Amino acid sequence: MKQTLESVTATQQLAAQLAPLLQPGDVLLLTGELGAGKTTFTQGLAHALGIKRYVKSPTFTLIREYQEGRLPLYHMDVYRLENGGGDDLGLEEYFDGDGVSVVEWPQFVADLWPANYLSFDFSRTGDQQRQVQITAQGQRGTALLQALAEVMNGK
Ligand SMILES: Nc1ncnc2c1ncn2[C@@H]1O[C@H](COP(=O)(O)OP(=O)(O)OP(=O)(O)O)[C@@H](O)[C@H]1O
Repeated sequence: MKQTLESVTATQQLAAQLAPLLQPGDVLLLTGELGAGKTTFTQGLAHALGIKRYVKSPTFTLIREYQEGRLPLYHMDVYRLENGGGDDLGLEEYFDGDGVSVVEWPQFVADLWPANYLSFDFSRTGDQQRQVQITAQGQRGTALLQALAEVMNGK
């Protein structure tokens, strides 16, 4: 599914539409070049989950946990693992945990991807405009995408 995001607000609104559909153990993989909107999307998601703390990309810490919302949010940015090293992070425990995992630069830990996920691939199509291609993997991923599509289409 492809969606045009005309502004920062539109990107955050997409995340806000997804947030109520999320369950413990859901995994979101966010790809796209630097500045494509991955962190902006995650900030929208955190806000919609009821997280008030400021969410910034955990490039140096790799993982940040936010426990104060409707569900725990595990925000991972594995950009620094371009040359490997992801095996020791315990990502599987987060993916199977009680919260929602959001992974930026997941291509650097491709061998650790779970069986079910939603993938958001952002690209810059203008100063304020982004495009996102959303795909699903696994039974839960597919169901989640279906539910998101229904909300986006106003059903
Ligand atoms: N439609 C849009 N959606 C998202 N961000 C937008 C949009 N239009 C403009 N922007 C701007 O683009 C930038 C996106 O930065 P952001 O940190 O979210 O990207 P990123 O993909 O996480 O990059 P990085 O990999 O460097 O962390 C922000 O400065 C934001 O204000």
